[in-house]
Amino acid sequence: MSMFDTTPQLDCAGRILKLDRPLVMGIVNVTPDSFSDGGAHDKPDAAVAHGLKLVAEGADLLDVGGESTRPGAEEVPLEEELRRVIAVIERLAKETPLPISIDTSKPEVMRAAVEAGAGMINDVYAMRREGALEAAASLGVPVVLMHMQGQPRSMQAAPDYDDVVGDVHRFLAERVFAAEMAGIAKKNIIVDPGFGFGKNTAHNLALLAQLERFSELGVPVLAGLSRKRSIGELTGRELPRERVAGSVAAHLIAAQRGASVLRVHDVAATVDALKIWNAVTAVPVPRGK
Ligand SMILES: Nc1nc2ncc(COP(=O)(O)OP(=O)(O)O)nc2c(=O)[nH]1
Repeated sequence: MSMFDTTPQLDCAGRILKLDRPLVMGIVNVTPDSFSDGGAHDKPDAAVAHGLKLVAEGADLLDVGGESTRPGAEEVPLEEELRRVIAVIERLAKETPLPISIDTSKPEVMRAAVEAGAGMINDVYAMRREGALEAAASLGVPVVLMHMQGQPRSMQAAPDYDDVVGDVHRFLAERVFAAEMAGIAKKNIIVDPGFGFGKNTAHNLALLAQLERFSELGVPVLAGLSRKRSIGELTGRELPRERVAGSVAAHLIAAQRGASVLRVHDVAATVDALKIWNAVTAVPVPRGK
């Protein structure tokens, strides 16, 4: 980064992410039961191969997870989660220069993953588990703080808000404050409204429509709508793998409304869509036109 380059960036354990355009986070679920690709890459060789495929498709970073957080999911025991993800992170960290995020809420997994080569922590519980804030602060890597109402097991039973955007905004503001008080630098914090985590389609649409509100928190925003149930409801696509076009559309809207990171299964399609978006946004438009 030159002396005068003021572009914000994330230092992911030495692997730098420049926030000069929306970034594509490729999902590597090392799980037997993820909602859209469970079992497809749950063995280390398959997970590493999938991660490298997403790199080849143009991902800016990878998100490796060993515990499904789909509606109804049960918690995965610590030892099992470690068994699933650590070897995959070790191998991916050696085979790609891209930053690798660990999608976990357990502090022990955070520590082991960063030790193994991860350079970002993505926590769907926004560091609310015992020891998570302390672990993240000591590891010194960027963290994603995501909103969830309830627990994966029951969060979709009857999600309810007085004002979903205001409620999520307040929660994330509180978690950013808690993270800073724990010693996590604000430049290392990313927030995420948590599409589908205790939200119905109306809630998700309100959050997407007002996504710019979350940029008021002064940190990058991550959006993860990929192949989710709301995309299926709005498009009539029953099968998650058939929700690519809807997911790409939703993520383009998220980018348009300030998202800095898009968490996606379908990297190639998203990268292509963003190439169009980047090309158009680079065209100078005369003022007042
Ligand atoms: N920050 C963030 N992390 C997330 N992790 C998992 C999922 C769920 O999607 P997926 O990983 O595909 O499914 P599963 O949890 O079943 O593995 N969504 C998000 C999200 O929206 N934001």
